[in-house]
Amino acid sequence: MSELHHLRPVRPSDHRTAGGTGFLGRQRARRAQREYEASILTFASAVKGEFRAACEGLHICHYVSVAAGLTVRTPRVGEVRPGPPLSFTVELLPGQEPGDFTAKENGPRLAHSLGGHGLRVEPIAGRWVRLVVLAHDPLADGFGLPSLTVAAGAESVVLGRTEGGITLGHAITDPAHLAVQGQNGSGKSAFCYGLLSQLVAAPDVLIAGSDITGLLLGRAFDDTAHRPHQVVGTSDLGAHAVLLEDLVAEMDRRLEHLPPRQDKIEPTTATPTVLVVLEEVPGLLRAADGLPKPKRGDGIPVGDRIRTAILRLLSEGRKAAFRVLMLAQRFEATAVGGGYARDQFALRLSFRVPADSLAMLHGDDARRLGQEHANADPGIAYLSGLGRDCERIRVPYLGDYGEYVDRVQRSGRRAPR
Ligand SMILES: Nc1ncnc2c1ncn2[C@@H]1O[C@H](COP(=O)(O)OP(=O)(O)OP(=O)(O)O)[C@@H](O)[C@H]1O
Repeated sequence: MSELHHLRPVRPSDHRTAGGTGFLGRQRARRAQREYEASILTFASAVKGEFRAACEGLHICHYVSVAAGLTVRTPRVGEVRPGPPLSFTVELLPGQEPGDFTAKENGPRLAHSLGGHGLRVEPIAGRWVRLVVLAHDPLADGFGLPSLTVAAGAESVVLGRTEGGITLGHAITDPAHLAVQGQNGSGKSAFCYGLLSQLVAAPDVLIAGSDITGLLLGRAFDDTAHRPHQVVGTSDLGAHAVLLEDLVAEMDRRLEHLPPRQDKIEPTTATPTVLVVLEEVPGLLRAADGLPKPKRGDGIPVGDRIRTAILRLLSEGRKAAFRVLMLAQRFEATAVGGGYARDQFALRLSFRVPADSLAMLHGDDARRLGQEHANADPGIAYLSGLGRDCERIRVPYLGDYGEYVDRVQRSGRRAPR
């Protein structure tokens, strides 16, 4: 790695000895130019060597049996641009895809071999791609969320930005429930502030839900059309159960009255997409389970009522235009209403969590990403869903809590009088 760093060519104009006028000056400039061109060739050949060795190590190669034994074929490197950032074109081997260079841990490993932090793959044409070796973590810099609102649930809200610089969007009408986990201070609330602030004005979206912290929902939504459908705090846990049961009743009513020849509700202002936000579900369930149990025949315990309602919203809500956004520090099955409930989330986001929590929500393949992610900065998350492999993103940051309240108050849809 350091080898490549030392070989990186220096342009003559950057070179102090290249200046000067007159005959000797011109001679010096010519020699500097020749040395520069030679150093590019040396550097390019070193890059090719390192890349070939790294591809062999990572098995991004073909093993070909020839008379003399086994030989290794690695993707051919074309033009090398010293950069920064260092980039080079590569011809894919038969059967290879551009994504093979970044699949599993290949991206960072290839980049580390070439003295960088990350790798971006840009398809060029035919079998050729350009590999860009990023010198620093592309997600290290945060990005702000402008004061944006969508005019309808079918419009995409900004979820985050990938290492390749792609901004990912998601329409709340897409049939996916969202799971968000992360330790204290990892940025999950800030992410939800950004998400909800983008949805508050849409006439065909209703933000309902339960929040024992009273920060995400509740006061911030005072005087908006959403507030009557939200329950906050821990003083009346029964009210959380009642709200969720009311939402289930509305879901059942919608499913019962589905128009003929239609298998799902098309959201309108009269039947909006209901985003059921469930903040800190494990805490809600723990508190509800701590209540005195009703006597036999005297009703169902509050915790069980909440679990049943959540499970029904998760399993049957999609067709009735209900979407669940559930937040928890970790998505342990027992803490979020069971493994079946957890399986219902098509879109999953993990802010900083221990490796086992990452694997719990994103599957065992994500375990190898766990060690590094266990120390992730606030706002950096792994995302699975949207038809993409589990990938690292940075979510936008709207600012402090006061800014969230201001945006909801400014743009939040008002109830018709
Ligand atoms: N996307 C981001 N970009 C930059 N900084 C962020 C981002 N998200 C959060 N932060 C910083 O991290 C701090 C903690 O974030 P946040 O309150 O959202 O964490 P949390 O996971 O919800 O924690 P808790 O469970 O304690 O509520 C924020 O006050 C902010 O300073």
